[in-house]
Amino acid sequence: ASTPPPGPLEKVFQYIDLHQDEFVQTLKEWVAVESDSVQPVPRLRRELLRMAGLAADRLRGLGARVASVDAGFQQLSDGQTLPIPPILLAELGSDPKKPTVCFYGHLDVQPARQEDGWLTDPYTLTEVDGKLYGRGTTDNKGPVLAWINAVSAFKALDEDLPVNIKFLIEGMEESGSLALEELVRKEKSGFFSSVDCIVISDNLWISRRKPALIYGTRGNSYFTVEVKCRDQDFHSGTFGGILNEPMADLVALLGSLVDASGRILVPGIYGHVAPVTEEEKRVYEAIDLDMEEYRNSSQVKKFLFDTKEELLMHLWRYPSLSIHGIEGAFHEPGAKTVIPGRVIGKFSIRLVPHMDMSVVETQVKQHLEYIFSKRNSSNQMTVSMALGLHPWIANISDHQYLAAKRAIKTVFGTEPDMIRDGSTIPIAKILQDTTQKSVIMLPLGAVDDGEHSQNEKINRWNYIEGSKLFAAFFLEMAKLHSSW
Ligand SMILES: NCCCC(=O)N[C@@H](Cc1c[nH]cn1)C(=O)O
Ligand SMILES: [Zn+2]
Ligand SMILES: [Zn+2]
Repeated sequence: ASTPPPGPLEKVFQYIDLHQDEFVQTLKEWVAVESDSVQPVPRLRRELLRMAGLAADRLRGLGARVASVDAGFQQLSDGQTLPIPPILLAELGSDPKKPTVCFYGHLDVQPARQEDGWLTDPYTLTEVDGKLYGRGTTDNKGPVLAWINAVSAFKALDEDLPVNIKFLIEGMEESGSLALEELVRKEKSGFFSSVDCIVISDNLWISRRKPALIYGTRGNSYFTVEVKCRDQDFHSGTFGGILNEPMADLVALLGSLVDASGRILVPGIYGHVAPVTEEEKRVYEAIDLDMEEYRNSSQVKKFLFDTKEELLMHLWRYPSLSIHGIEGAFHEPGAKTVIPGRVIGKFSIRLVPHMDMSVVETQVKQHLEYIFSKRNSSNQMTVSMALGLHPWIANISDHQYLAAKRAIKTVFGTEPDMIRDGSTIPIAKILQDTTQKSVIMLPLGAVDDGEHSQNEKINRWNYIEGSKLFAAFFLEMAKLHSSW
């Protein structure tokens, strides 16, 4: 890392270095809260509410005005209801001469149990060789705290904050950000009206050491295809051979979707995908990706593509189709001789810019109906699009990208990789479209952090240098603002 030029940033960086153990301690306290939003049980909901309270207290401690907005209840399919944790809207400063930067983050985590293969207790932050292991360390408690650390350094040093800061913090991201879209709509001309840009730090670099900026994410259209003969299973000795088996129909349907080279077989699906430009090719060539390291760390014998450019384009700027599972299938160990009476296949298509979700829906339905009709099956088939999430793309000439590049240069002494994320952060597109404010994704975590996986971690280095990065970003935003 390079040294900052003398001035407020130098002091802020020193403060962050000197207080890093306290910052790690706070992360430890936050990780200790089992704020799992995925398992819908009262005990975990109470933990989520406690987590929101801890974060609100911390923000108030910075001097922020915090509104803890009631988000109502989640209705479960069994008739039960559970509270949705409040959404925090916090504000620090309202100087009209300064830009206003809004940080979005989430406090909820994916489920984690030590017996799933964690080497340490997932809810006890454990440091090994500079790696801070624990559920939520990188997704997303660490980055939320890094932003808070940056603000707290300015505050502790009595340095003027170069920007007005807003926080939008939720607790249901891992469960589809319930109630958030509605709040964003409601606050368009309230909380968001003075915001200049929104920063999301909920993804990873593509390298262990080289920082990155993210300018696009794919969307997702998630399908279910049900094949039904009857509601009960059959004995295959009694019925095998005399009926169309739902599972055989479903396997044929799922098998018709994508070929062995990864190409989606739904007619017309690539019709709207933008062709690759020469400029875009250069962007991909410039990315620093060690293919061998990436392959080894992913524990995959061979990827479908041999060059870095092809691999990254198929992850980020082309659609992909994944088959996720089959509900109703006999999947337990053993040799039960059942014929499932009704099965539901689940697959999704990652969407890229210019693909039209309703066109994709029609193409998929028509394709599956055609394949099914050719089988002359007496079963019933029903296809539904369960989820439709739009892709997001940023305008990289927006101010905040320049500010972030300069901040990265100051902290890490390098230009960032300009990358996309093949997965989906639905709130990015919603925030951009609803508030009409620019969104930037400024990740802190390394490629091997293992979000959603066993042994999730954030490196101490990423957490601490990331806190500095946010501080430097504030300053660069302020500098640019004076020339807007
Ligand atoms: N790096 C950020 C990952 C966030 C994430 O995992 N998002 C989900 C959202 C989603 C898409 N379809 C259903 N949920 C993802 O799978 O991309
Ligand atoms: Zn996340
Ligand atoms: Zn996540």
